[in-house]
Amino acid sequence: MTQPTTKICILGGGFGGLYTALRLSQLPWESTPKPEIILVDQSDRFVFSPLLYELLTRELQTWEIAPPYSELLQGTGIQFHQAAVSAIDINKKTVQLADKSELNYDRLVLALGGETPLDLVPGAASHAYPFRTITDAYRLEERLRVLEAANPEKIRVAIVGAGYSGVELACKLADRIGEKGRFRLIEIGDQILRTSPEFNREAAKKALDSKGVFIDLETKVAAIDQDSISLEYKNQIDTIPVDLVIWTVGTKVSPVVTVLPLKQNQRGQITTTPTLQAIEHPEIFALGDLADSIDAEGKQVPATAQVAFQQADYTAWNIWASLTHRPLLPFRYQPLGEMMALGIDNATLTGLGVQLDGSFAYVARRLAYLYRLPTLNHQLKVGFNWLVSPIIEAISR
Ligand SMILES: Cc1cc2nc3c(=O)[nH]c(=O)nc-3n(C[C@H](O)[C@H](O)[C@H](O)COP(=O)(O)OP(=O)(O)OC[C@H]3O[C@@H](n4cnc5c(N)ncnc54)[C@H](O)[C@@H]3O)c2cc1C
Ligand SMILES: NC(=O)c1ccc[n+]([C@@H]2O[C@H](COP(=O)([O-])OP(=O)(O)OC[C@H]3O[C@@H](n4cnc5c(N)ncnc54)[C@H](OP(=O)(O)O)[C@@H]3O)[C@@H](O)[C@H]2O)c1
Ligand SMILES: C/C(=C\Cc1cc(O)c2ccccc2c1O)CCC[C@H](C)CCC[C@H](C)CCCC(C)C
Repeated sequence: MTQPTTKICILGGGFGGLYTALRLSQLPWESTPKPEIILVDQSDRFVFSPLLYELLTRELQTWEIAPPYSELLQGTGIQFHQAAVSAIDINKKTVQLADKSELNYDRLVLALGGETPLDLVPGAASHAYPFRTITDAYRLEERLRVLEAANPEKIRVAIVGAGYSGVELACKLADRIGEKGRFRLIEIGDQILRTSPEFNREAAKKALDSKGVFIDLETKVAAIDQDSISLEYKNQIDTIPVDLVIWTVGTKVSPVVTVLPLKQNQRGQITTTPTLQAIEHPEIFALGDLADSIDAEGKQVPATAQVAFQQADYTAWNIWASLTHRPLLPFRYQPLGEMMALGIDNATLTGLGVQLDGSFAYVARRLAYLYRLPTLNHQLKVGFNWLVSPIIEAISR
């Protein structure tokens, strides 16, 4: 009698899920029948979020930073199912999708990432713009076009959160809008980029200052309205007029994950073993923003693309090992450093003993991300375009 094919179901096609699927498809399956690999995502395209800002400045195009799964998975044998995950039954080992279909699995990978919480202050859900997905970027682009077309004396932009996203957005938008913009970066803490290396923080401060971005430290957003934002500073509330509020604060786990009967932390992230398995459910792997993971040394790892990207290799390997009766490997995180865009010709980079800013960092960041794009085919297409398009633009000018 023939054995039924083993099914690996990967939920979420971001840094954790897509890169796990691609690595899994490349592993040697000679001694065991190749399993069915099914990747599920609500969107038709992967988003390389570190380069999402470049859509707003038109430095990059959608096809470059958000290639469709159909293109990325061609020839890999991975099946793609576009649908939102609506429920998971870990006892029956089934996944319900919003299109009413159901998948069963032998191994499950939870990689649904996080969502931007817009329920932290009154008015944010109705009036603030999040910045995480392609849809968010398009909505923001549309709002910017309306504001630019209205041609007011000044376009007043408030960006909530002076973490990485807030600072990068402020720099890119200041370069896009230029003299016409008035920017406020609102931060609850007493400094910007609290977790950054000193070099990157100082480079960011210099860039923000040169672009005239006003920074409100120790300031809490009390409420957001259609055309104003109320800020609390030293127990005093000040309401100021604004044309656009962008919300970059926080990451929450989707309810489809928080309702699961799996060990979770207070924020609803799934607690994993160092081998990236859910506690008491070795058939379930969790990685990326929805996982509360420790590495081989027992150290907590941050919720970043860099981590999810590295976890994907281990998840793929450990699934393969669990199906081929080999020992599983604990996740060994290698923090390589961090990079930040600081405008359309500026960036900062600290990593592997190197500190760079200005246009060198800009080029290094671009090259480092080119190398991290999924699939060699996509890297080649994008790399070729980056070489050729400046030449075409110069000729057509
Ligand atoms: C603007 C921005 C810039 C960033 N820049 C950097 C950076 O430079 N460096 C860095 O290290 N980190 C960066 N990050 C953080 C990084 O994006 C995340 O840590 C990383 O994407 C997490 O990977 P993940 O696989 O957990 O989730 P994601 O990459 O977010 O993937 C989750 C996937 O799940 C899908 N999904 C979600 N819910 C459902 C559902 N119910 N059904 C079906 N599919 C679903 C989504 O469509 C998505 O494709 C940035 C984040 C943002 C927002
Ligand atoms: N270039 C990069 O490497 C890059 C780019 C983007 C994102 N990321 C990663 O993605 C994750 C999310 O980063 P993020 O920058 O999008 O978001 P974030 O880390 O949540 O940063 C938000 C910032 O807002 C502050 N804040 C919190 N509550 C606030 C409030 N009510 N009002 C005003 N400010 C408030 C936070 O201060 P506290 O820190 O004091 O809470 C923090 O400085 C992080 O893990 C980050 O490393 C990395
Ligand atoms: C800091 C570096 C990598 C960490 C890293 C950061 C991210 O934001 C990621 C996001 C998504 C996936 C992965 C990552 C991630 O791994 C890069 C370090 C680079 C080195 C310092 C060396 C840079 C060398 C340049 C490519 C050379 C360019 C020279 C140019 C002519 C100036």
